[in-house]
Amino acid sequence: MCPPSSPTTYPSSPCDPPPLRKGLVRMTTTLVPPGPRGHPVLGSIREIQRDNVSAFMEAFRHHGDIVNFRGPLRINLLAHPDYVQHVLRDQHKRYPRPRKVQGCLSTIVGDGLVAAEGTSWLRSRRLTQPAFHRDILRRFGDSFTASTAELLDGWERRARDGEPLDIKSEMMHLSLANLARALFRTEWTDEVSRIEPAVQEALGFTHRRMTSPVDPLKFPSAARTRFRGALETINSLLYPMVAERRRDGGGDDLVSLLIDAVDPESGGMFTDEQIRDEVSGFFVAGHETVSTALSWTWYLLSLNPESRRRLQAEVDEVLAGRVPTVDDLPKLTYTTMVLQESMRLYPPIFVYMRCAAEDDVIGGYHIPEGRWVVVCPYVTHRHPEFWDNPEGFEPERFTPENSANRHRMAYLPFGAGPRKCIGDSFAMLQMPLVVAMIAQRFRLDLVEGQQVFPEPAISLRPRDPLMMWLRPNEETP
Ligand code: HEM
Repeated sequence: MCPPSSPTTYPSSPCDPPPLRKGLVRMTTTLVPPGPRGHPVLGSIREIQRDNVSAFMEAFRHHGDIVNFRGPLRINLLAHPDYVQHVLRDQHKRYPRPRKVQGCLSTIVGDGLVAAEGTSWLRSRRLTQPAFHRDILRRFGDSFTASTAELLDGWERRARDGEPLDIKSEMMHLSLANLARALFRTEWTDEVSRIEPAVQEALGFTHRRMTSPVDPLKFPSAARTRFRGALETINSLLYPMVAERRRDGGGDDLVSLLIDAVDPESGGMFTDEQIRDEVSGFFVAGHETVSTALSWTWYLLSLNPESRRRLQAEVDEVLAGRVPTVDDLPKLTYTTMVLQESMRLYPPIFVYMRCAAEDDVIGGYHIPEGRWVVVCPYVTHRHPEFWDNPEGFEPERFTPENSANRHRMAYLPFGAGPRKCIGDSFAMLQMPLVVAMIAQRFRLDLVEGQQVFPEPAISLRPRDPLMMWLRPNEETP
């Protein structure tokens, strides 16, 4: 178990259970869900550590909607949307995050929204939620298009020189620039460029902590030293930025909104340390997710020329060559559907971990107290009962008519229930603007002969650099 770095104390139960409420379903069966036999001692741990998404997909194909994995890592995979709804929404209080996951995350983000549980999470969510309202986020549209325009100006020369680009890295820089501008509304280019590798380092180490049976933070190593250095870098950059915002006052950036936020229930406000925790959480949760979704979108469009042509036609018709604004978003419907379909096939956050706080029954099977349950949107997004041609790229699935009768939990790239992503509107405002602007000026073609593999790390990103040719778009005036 990873010890939480924050002074939070946990009750003795395996995953910090809420008090038992009367009338909840009691265990009525001892039936264990089906699942792979695995190694007699290690169970399926090696397969899961090697590539958890493939292990989950394979297990779903063989064993169905609920799967039991044996071994030191006892987990139950839930693939059916009804079961997903049970855990993430209907009975969410009985399924907090596992303490190990919570503890590992809190080493980076302290007691911020991303890691907090219970009353501390609720308070954070109440204080933070108003800043993420779509009407507030609209004000960042111009910043997003400005950073995208800067990026594309740099691409012109690369296109003229016939140089291919690593789109994964370009989308990383762009999503970071957009996030930083919304958070601080200022040009902290140098500071922000130092946060990026520090967050990557911290996330990489955290991923190893979460998947390793022995906590690497407990033993001296070069990786641990780098991790601690990364945390120091994050703190040394964020604290002065927050302090400066507090001193200046009156800003309309997200950090200023958090500084001014008042909890409607208690009248309390965030301290600088709490704002540091929230902001580092936004870097952890809102940077690589966006860049990963954008990277897969360019990859999928390059493989599907007809979809790319439709997207191009929409962009040309709606924008007629001008820079998009947030008012154009309702008309960029196909662009939005392309992004939705890309996140169906490659959901950036591909596992949501929870832990049964008490015995339960799901789908007629016994879920014992302390059992880790996993929702894997990569699997649920391919469930053949809910998706025709699940492996195909078909943005038209997301027209209002085609989505009308779909199970609400069959598609959940932003999660579901009270812990649903707070940044979903932020992402769905930023990404269509970026895609429309790039499509206006360039066509991106995958460099021939490249093998592209998803890598289930902190996000489900392309494993290697994603090299693409830039072709200037003749339609651009
Ligand atoms: C394509 C982009 C994004 C995707 C796919 C995504 C996905 C998710 C998912 C699935 C969760 C819930 C995980 C769980 O239930 O265990 C989540 C939570 C969260 N996300 Fe996002 N996210 C994205 C962008 C963002 C952005 C841009 C921000 C902030 C600027 C953000 C901030 C957060 C925070 C703070 C949480 C924790 C919420 C809570 O526990 O109350 N995300 N995200």
